[in-house]
Amino acid sequence: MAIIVGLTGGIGSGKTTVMKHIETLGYKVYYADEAGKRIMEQPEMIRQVQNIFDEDVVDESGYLDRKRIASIVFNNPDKLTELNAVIHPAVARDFDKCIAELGKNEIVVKESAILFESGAYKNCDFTVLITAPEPVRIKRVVERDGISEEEVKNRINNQFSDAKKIKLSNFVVNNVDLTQTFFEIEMILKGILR
Ligand SMILES: CC(C)(COP(=O)(O)OP(=O)(O)OC[C@H]1O[C@@H](n2cnc3c(N)ncnc32)[C@H](O)[C@@H]1O)[C@@H](O)C(=O)NCCC(=O)NCCS
Ligand SMILES: Nc1ncnc2c1ncn2[C@@H]1O[C@H](COP(=O)(O)OP(=O)(O)OP(=O)(O)O)[C@@H](O)[C@H]1O
Repeated sequence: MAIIVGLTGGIGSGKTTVMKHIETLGYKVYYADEAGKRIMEQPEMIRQVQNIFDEDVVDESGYLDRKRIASIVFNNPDKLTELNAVIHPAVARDFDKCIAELGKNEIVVKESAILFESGAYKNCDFTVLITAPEPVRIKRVVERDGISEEEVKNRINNQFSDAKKIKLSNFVVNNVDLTQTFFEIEMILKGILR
C-alpha cells in the first residue's frame, strides 16, 4: 500500500496552491474535489443526484447545475448530507482504484476540502491541515470566484471549525507567506519518508 497523506483546509485556505507545489516536487497527487466533479458527470450519478431534489437541478445540456445545487445545499444541511452520501462513496472507490498500482513506500497526497467531515481521513496514514485567518480566506475566495462574502460564509458554516480540525491533524501549516508554506510542506513530506 502507498503512504496516504490527506491534505485539507477550509475554503480559501490555499490547499490547491499547496498541492500544485507538491506536484512540482514530484509526489503523486489526487484531487478528490475534482474527481467528485468528474464523477458527477456520469449519467447514473446525475440521476441519483436529481432524485435528492424536488426542483430541477439538471441544466439544458443535461448536466448538473452546480450553482443551483450549491444555493440549495449550503442552506440546507439535510440535503447536503444526502448529496454527500451519493458522491463520497463513489469518490472513495475512484481513489482506491487510482492508488492500487502505487508502490509500498510511495507517498500519495490526497487533497479534499472535507477530508474530516467526510470521514476520509480515517483511511489516511497522515493528515495535513492548511489554515489561514478566516477574513483572509473570505477575501481570497471573493476575489478568485467573484461570489459574495455571504456565500463563502455559508460554505464555512457547513465545514468543521479549524479548532476541531487541528485536533484531528498530524501537521498544521498556516498559509500566509507562501515561501514559508512551501518550505514547511517540503519538510513535512521529507519527514514522513524518513
Ligand atoms: C455543492 C456543489 C455542487 C457546489 O459546486 P461548486 O462548483 O460551486 O463548488 P466546488 O465543488 O468547487 O467546491 C468549492 C468549495 O466548497 C466547499 N464544499 C464543497 N463540497 C462541500 C461539502 N460537501 N461540505 C462542505 N463544504 C463543501 C469546499 O470548501 C470546496 O473547496 C459541489 O461542491 C458538491 O457537489 N459538493 C458535494 C460533494 C462533495 O463533497 N464534493 C467535494 C469532495 S468529493
Ligand atoms: N499564501 C497566499 N498568499 C496570497 N494568496 C494566496 C496564498 N495562498 C493561496 N492564495 C490565493 O488564494 C486563493 C485561494 O487559494 P486556493 O484556490 O489554493 O484555495 P483552496 O483552499 O484550494 O480553496 P477551495 O477550498 O475554494 O478550493 C487563490 O486565488 C490563491 O492564488
